[in-house]
Amino acid sequence: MTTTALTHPVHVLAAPGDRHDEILTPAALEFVGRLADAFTERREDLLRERRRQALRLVDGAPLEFPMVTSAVRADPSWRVAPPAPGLADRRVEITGPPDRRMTVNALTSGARVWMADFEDATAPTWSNIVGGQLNLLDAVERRIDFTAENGKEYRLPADGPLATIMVRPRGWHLDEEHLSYQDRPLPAALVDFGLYVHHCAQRQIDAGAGPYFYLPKLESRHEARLWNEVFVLAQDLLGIPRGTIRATVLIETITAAFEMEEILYELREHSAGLNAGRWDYLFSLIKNFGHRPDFVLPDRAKVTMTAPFLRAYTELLVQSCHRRGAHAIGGMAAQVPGRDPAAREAVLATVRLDKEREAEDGFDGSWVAHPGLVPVCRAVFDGVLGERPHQIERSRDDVEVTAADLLSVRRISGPPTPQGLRVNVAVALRYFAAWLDGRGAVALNGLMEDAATAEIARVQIWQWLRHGMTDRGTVRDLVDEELSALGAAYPWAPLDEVRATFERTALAGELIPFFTPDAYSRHLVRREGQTS
Ligand SMILES: CC(=O)SCCNC(=O)CCNC(=O)[C@H](O)C(C)(C)COP(=O)(O)OP(=O)(O)OC[C@H]1O[C@@H](n2cnc3c(N)ncnc32)[C@H](O)[C@@H]1OP(=O)(O)O
Ligand SMILES: O=CC(=O)O
Ligand SMILES: [Mg+2]
Repeated sequence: MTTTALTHPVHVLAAPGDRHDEILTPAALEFVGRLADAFTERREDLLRERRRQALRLVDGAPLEFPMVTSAVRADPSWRVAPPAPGLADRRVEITGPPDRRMTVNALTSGARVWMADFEDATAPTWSNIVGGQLNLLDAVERRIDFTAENGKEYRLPADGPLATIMVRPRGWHLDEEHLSYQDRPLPAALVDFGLYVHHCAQRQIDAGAGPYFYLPKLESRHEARLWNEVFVLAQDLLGIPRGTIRATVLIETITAAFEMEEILYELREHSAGLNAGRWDYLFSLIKNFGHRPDFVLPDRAKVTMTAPFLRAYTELLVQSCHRRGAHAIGGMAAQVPGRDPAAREAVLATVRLDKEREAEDGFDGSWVAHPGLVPVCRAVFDGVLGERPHQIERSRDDVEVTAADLLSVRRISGPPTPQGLRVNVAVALRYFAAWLDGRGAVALNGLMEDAATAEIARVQIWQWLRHGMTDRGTVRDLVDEELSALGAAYPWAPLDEVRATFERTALAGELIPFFTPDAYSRHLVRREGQTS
């Protein structure tokens, strides 16, 4: 155990790893300790408020656009800050975990932005977290390189444009158990944000763009306000001008969808718009309304972005952003290209349709999960934007979205099929196995699966059980079959831990809010060997 000798001592509860000392410097730990000192209590309060809000919904309270902030929505005079350097043109954004290979591939993919992800696409092992920070530092210094086992060399070109980096720290719900302050684990969000900004902010300012962030899984404007205060303190501590940090908030919870303009307002000098995080949004909807029979969703494959309640959400997002001078960024089509040429064409056609709808609806750019999808997304947005960097000027005054529209799920509901159930069981189990092995994003049957899509799989199973659309015996039989197939294909898979995670998160009577904190503290931290 090492301890900094500074005023906000943070303890590192892990053995030193290769080059970890470059990230876990006394000054960086002191910086993160200051953030923890200032904001841990507020974060706890907000997590308690999340639980209270969830209970209110279970008790049947209606979800409405808040009355108390109607003046913010009605006031036409305020706008967010104009786009920061490197963030005006965001027609294609690639996402992925900041591992070494993907960092180089993403930065050179031709996308305008790379969202370096510590949340949905990263299993938060200590080596992934510190390694990810190292990779970002090396990337910002343009010295990152990597040699693959097959001898392929990865490095950045000496000059020329690269994607602008936006870092997505973990959400407010997660702890980082390898760092403690005053005998408590640090909020993981502050660790990821703090380490990055401490090491890279000035370097990025010198290079002309950054530091920028994506903020995941916010549930209310109050959580956006907390982030804004984190930014203000961080900028003051670093001695950089207010408004240098920018952040795009993912609207990926049902409660945040009712506060889009308020979230832009809270962050306005630091805002870089909103993103439609469609997978977590679906997860959030099922999680919050899973107890209601009128919210039962059919097989995941049947819930597409053309469903009326999802269209209401994306249209409202574009309208809210453009009204306030902010970028609206589209979501992730889950298909990944694969190697078979015919399948590849089908994937490209599906992704093209998805991006066309977004570009025509007014989005200013969108996400892809794979470099092979950059050209199709770019072509679609080129077609709509031409030489313009964005289409923020396109106000969507024609859009009228009510609370009922956002919640009109029953219009696509229908019973799950046996195949849909099997797919969800297989995805959840296979994803848990990969995650416990340190991989937060995987391709399964041609689809990108990450923490958000795995959450959908397990809460759908929970929901279908709850409403008698399947039974425990059937699910347990499928689990046995899928686990034995998993064990045969991947002898390393920790089957007992995978089964336990599934049992606790999909089969328990009470639905736990996220699978990640539970699986992290019960399994992931132990597998890595935390020291004390
Ligand atoms: C719901 C949400 O939150 S979406 C956002 C979070 N999720 C993500 O970001 C997932 C991002 N995507 C990925 O992680 C990957 O595409 C996966 C895991 C799904 C598939 O990856 P792979 O199995 O490596 O795919 P594949 O073999 O086709 O990759 C081909 C090449 O593209 C690279 N590549 C694939 N995806 C990415 C990416 N997102 N960023 C950078 N490079 C990538 C691979 O590293 C590989 O490089 P190489 O040829 O130099 O070896
Ligand atoms: O983070 C994105 C999502 O769709 O979830
Ligand atoms: Mg998400």
